[in-house]
Amino acid sequence: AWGYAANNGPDKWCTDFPIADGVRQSPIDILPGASSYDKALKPLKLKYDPSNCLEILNNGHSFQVTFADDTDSSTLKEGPISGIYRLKQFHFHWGASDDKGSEHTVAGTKYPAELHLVHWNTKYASFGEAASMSDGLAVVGVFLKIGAENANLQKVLEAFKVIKAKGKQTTFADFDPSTLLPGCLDYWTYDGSLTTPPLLESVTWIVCKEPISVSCEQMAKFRGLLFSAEGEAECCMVDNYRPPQPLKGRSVRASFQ
Ligand SMILES: NS(=O)(=O)c1ccc(B(O)O)cc1
Ligand SMILES: [Zn+2]
Repeated sequence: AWGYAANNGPDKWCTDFPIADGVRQSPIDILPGASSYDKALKPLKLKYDPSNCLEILNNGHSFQVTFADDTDSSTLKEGPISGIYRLKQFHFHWGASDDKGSEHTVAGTKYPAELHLVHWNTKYASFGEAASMSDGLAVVGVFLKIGAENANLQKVLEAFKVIKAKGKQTTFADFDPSTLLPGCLDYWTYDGSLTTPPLLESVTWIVCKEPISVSCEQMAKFRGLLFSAEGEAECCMVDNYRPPQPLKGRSVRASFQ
């Protein structure tokens, strides 16, 4: 199965998922100087209901907080998208050290981690159906940079002790993901893909310019999670990021000047 090790990592994914070499793959290196300001881009309209929060799980390649998506109570609207997209889950990618970990990079700069808030277009019947459509998904990416402890991450970090190993999950209630958004919601946007297999080219990427903070002690807790299941040789969950992919002629738009 795919992973992030030398034998099953990003350079090997094309064997089982040939779209890995496709025309709209993610992540990318964002070049602010080459992105074009588009005054038609609207501010992001994010509305999340903490009561939709269901559980937190270690799926063996990240940890993820999943949401009830049977109503329009946690949604993304406006921004670069049309219609209503429902929040399905959020998760992170991070490095073994503070000098790497994000998937998107900004003029070559890597951040220690990146948050992804995954939404699906309600013009389709489900996440699964939407994930196969070119306008099916919208993922909001937020960079994490080393600084002050982020109190809004504490509840997530506290759950790590019960989801340390692959396959572990636990109930997780009343969490408001908007507490993880930066104050300024300026963003870059481009047409891309899932950054892990199946690498489907169905994502409108919305990458926030402003990072949120995370302390180095908090990053150490991310790195205490395991790729491995209970009873297997322990393998720290680190460097679960795909490197930037070729732009292949795509343009990146900015919502700000
Ligand atoms: N890393 S990502 O946000 O592009 C992403 C989101 C969802 C899935 B998935 O549901 O398989 C895979 C990757
Ligand atoms: Zn992701």
